[in-house]
Amino acid sequence: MKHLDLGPYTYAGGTVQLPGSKSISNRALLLAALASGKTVIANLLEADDTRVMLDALTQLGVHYVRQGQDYLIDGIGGTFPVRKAQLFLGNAGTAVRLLSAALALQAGEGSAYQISGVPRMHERPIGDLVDSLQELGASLAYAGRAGFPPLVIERMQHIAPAQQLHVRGDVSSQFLSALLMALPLLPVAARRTMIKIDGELISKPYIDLTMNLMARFGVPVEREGWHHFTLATDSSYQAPGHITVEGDASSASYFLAAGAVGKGPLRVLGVGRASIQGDVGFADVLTQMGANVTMGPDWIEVSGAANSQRRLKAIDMDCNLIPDAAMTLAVLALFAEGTSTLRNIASWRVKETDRLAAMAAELCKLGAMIEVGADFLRITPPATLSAGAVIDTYDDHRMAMCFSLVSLAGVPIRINDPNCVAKTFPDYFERFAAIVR
Ligand SMILES: O=C(O)C1=C[C@@H](OP(=O)(O)O)[C@@H](O)[C@H](O)C1
Ligand SMILES: C=C(OP(=O)(O)O)C(=O)O
Repeated sequence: MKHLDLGPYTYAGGTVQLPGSKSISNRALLLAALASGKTVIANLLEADDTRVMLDALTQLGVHYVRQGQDYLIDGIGGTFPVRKAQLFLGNAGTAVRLLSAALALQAGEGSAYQISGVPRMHERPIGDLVDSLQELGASLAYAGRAGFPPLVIERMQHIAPAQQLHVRGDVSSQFLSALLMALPLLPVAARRTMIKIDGELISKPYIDLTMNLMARFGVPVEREGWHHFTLATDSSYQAPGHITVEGDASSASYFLAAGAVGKGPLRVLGVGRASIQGDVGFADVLTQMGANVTMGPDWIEVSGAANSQRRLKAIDMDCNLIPDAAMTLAVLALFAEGTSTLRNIASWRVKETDRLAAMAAELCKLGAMIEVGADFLRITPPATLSAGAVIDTYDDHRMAMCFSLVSLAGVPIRINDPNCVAKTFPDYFERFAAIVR
């Protein structure tokens, strides 16, 4: 499909069962593959990002079977059976970062793995992770530009003498997640258990997510503030038996936002107060903006602000803890009274596209006044949104999903290349169509 025309709509409401969390799905898949024993994973996300992870694990010799809606993964207990593989990982940051570290810290000889992705993946940094792994003695080489995929990785033959292990945390938290998840693969005698973070750690809730999943697979990690992390000395991954993946909290943000601007009530099922994902924090921001939000352990319900025009309040906030859901806030700012500022989002520059530039360009098409800086975005909505804007999506699923919300301002909008939502939410637009009118 070349483009999709949406709206004009004035109402959104109903109930949405969320697809599984991308971040939990890819962590659970990798840990289940590395563990001793079998793991049943329920509600695994079925989308491009998880498909590339599953395909890569299959290429590496991991077996799984479908049991109805569940996946039964047969863990390999530490070392992948296949020694040579070319792994294409699309634009899945989690798959590229987590698998690179897991492959680099396997012991043995005669192996060669290549990791590559779509052209944009080859512009997304990985140098800080490679530096840390190389300091440990791992063998990784850049097949293209230094600091970026594609990578050529061999298994480790010598572990470098003990020294403080450290990693930078200010470009992507996925580097620390990858290192933490791979370290238990080192032989116990040479195990490094302490990691120090250089610089400010961004996207912190994703580290809590990593620690939560590792603990469930038998490897607890402790942290002192956000600068020192310590792994249990001699633990190894053990299959927990059964894991149910929560609904995706970032995917929830589009529907919750729709409830806030489209009257509601709109209820999402699959995430709530008990969620381990940072992006549930988006619901609190909706409250600050004047929407009515209620929450149960695994559901969230939103309806519009009580004032007659359902106008939201503008916000000025540090969005570092919710980098993905913050994109939804950028579009919601069009529905607010006054100027909103989203701060501390420099990581947007190195994601599926340069999201600061893309967001600024597309919001301008709607008549908004935009100021964009190295790490912030300031949005002043126009009195009336331009009707019939044609939105480019830059092969970024979140650009497509966020801008669908504009149709709820009572103006029609065209979304170019809507199929990019396949990265994390293949049937997003069918689900969106079912809640709006
Ligand atoms: O670890 C994860 O699952 C993720 C971490 C975040 O990335 P950064 O740490 O690069 O901000 C987030 O944006 C991404 O969608 C998923
Ligand atoms: C940044 C994202 O993805 P990833 O880094 O996992 O490719 C995202 O889903 O918004």
